[in-house]
Amino acid sequence: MAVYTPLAAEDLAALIDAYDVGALVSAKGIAEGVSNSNWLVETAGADGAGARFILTMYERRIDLGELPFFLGLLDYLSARGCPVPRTIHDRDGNASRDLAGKTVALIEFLPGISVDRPTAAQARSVGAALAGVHLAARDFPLSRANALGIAASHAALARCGAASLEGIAAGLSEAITRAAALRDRWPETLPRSVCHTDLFPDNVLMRGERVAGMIDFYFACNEAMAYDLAVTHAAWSFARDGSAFHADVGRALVEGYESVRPLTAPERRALPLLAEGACLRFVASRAEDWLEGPPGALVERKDPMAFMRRLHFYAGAGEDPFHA
Ligand SMILES: Nc1ncnc2c1ncn2[C@@H]1O[C@H](COP(=O)(O)OP(=O)(O)OP(=O)(O)O)[C@@H](O)[C@H]1O
Ligand SMILES: N[C@@H](CCO)C(=O)O
Repeated sequence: MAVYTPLAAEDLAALIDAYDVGALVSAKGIAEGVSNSNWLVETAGADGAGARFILTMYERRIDLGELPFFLGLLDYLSARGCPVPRTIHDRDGNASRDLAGKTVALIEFLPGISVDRPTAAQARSVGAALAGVHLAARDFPLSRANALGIAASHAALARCGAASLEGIAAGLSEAITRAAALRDRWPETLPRSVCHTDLFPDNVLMRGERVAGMIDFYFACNEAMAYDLAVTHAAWSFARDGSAFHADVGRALVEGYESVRPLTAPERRALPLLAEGACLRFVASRAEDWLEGPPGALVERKDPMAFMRRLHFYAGAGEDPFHA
């Protein structure tokens, strides 16, 4: 359960009073997510008609100095028509506040569900929404470097060490040499924007085939847009364990993306390599998390091999997995 810090009802009510959203009606801890504590908060609403919000308490992983980038990005994208929740500012205009010694933000609630088995039609919508974010974010005034690029992934895997990686699963240490080789061939001149870089199905709220919300922008950074598409392709187009590629879903995702922002020829050529790099980013972070051990017994460890299987698929794909 991702509520790491218990909150007294009185403290929560006092917090909500600092915003123009009406009085607190209820608050429930949200089980999903592992990085932060999240509550679904219901208030009377500024107009008395009722309103819902997500209250996020930043617990770990996030450098608080980067919050203006993350929260500002939500507001920037939402103001430009992207399905992204906006940050609710308090009466003094602050996007975040302190509560129980931690930093919290109140975020617009967007109704929708995260799908487990995406359809091609849903993937097409996600591709289009991702391209919309890339176009809308191009002039976002703040910037943030990608802390999990190919060089960082290689360094993280090397830190884990071949023996420990083999201890997780046979064949996993191959990721170190793969990452070194990719790092040396990595394209550096592809068109960039602010990218989500973690747009897995659990970070998209769907209403039927429509994208109602894109959430969890805490890995967002300035990156090659085609890399973000490659991450999303790897996240959406396979069985969860990476054992099967769903060609219709993968191609629909790219088709949806290109319906809003056509790829350049260099981007198209780079996609297989970018997808291999995307897989290694998740192999690396999952392997590190695995070896560090979960902070609590209830947090499920994610299998790095699920992304090694995807990596092998991209490296050996005979047919173009991105285009029909
Ligand atoms: N703006 C929102 N509108 C509706 N539901 C939301 C919103 N933001 C978060 N949620 C819900 O809260 C859950 C947890 O949020 P999130 O995935 O951001 O948690 P986290 O711990 O910050 O991230 P991580 O997935 O990296 O562990 C989501 O799965 C979703 O159900
Ligand atoms: N979405 C990532 C977790 C965030 O790094 C994964 O599935 O490994």
